[in-house]
Amino acid sequence: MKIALIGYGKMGQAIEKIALDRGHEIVSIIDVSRDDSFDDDSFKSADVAIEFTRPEAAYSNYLKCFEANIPVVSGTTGWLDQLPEIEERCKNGEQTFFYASNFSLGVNIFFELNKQLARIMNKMSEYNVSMEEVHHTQKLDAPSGTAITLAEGIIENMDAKSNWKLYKEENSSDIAIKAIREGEVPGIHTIKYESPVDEIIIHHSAKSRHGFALGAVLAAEFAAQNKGFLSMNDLLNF
Ligand SMILES: NC(=O)c1ccc[n+]([C@@H]2O[C@H](COP(=O)([O-])OP(=O)(O)OC[C@H]3O[C@@H](n4cnc5c(N)ncnc54)[C@H](O)[C@@H]3O)[C@@H](O)[C@H]2O)c1
Ligand SMILES: O=C(O)C1=N[C@H](C(=O)O)CCC1
Repeated sequence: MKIALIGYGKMGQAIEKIALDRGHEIVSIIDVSRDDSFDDDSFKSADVAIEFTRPEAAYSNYLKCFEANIPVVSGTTGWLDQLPEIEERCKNGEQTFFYASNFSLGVNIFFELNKQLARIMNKMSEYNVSMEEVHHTQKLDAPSGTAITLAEGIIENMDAKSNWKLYKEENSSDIAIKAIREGEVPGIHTIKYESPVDEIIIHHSAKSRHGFALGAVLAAEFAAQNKGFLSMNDLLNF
């Protein structure tokens, strides 16, 4: 499969290694520091584009892929206000777009566990839920896209919760998300239910970026074969 990489930072480089190991060809690498462009025939020859850049760059990159009718795998977080417009462009299989806030298999298992735990905790009014995420200091967005997906999973399943907010003070009805930036941490997410007598904690910690990158390549293989607005649920059949 011919892959265009958009964004050649920490994730773009990790994805390149895995894609080559799986027998794919990288036909174009578009990054501010490189010469390849969306106008090149090499970009236009791609079967799929994988985009990991930064929040303010993502949406216009997706439109450029759509102009060339190239399916997109989107990993960038922090731009989701524009997701409905992208979804609209995918109606009737017109364009193909695969987004995940987190491509790792382990995190997607954790998403399901989080929803199941929220269903159980829905009737347990003595427990307060909160969340903490820890990432490396270069991360631009807070809370992480993964933390927002986790909060949405709780909100879908707990009647008492309808919003999340970045943690500032205790005693709010919103799900408080504490975002910590330190060192080179690839990504840690912790959900805590606390009552006056005990705590229930679920926790996912990435050991490296390998899981995110492998998931993105698997998503690219899927997006090259399937049309429309795709997600990890389509790929994993959860
Ligand atoms: N969905 C996931 O599983 C997942 C996993 C890890 C990171 N991410 C997200 O992916 C994004 C990138 O993460 P990273 O760690 O690789 O960041 P990074 O800073 O290491 O790399 C980003 C790269 O994008 C390039 N870039 C900036 N503007 C660009 C533009 N307009 N066009 C092309 N390239 C451009 C930068 O030069 C840089 O090389 C972030 O939003 C992060 O939150 C998502
Ligand atoms: O390193 C990052 O940046 C990450 N971003 C995603 C998020 O915002 O959830 C996934 C984890 C790593």
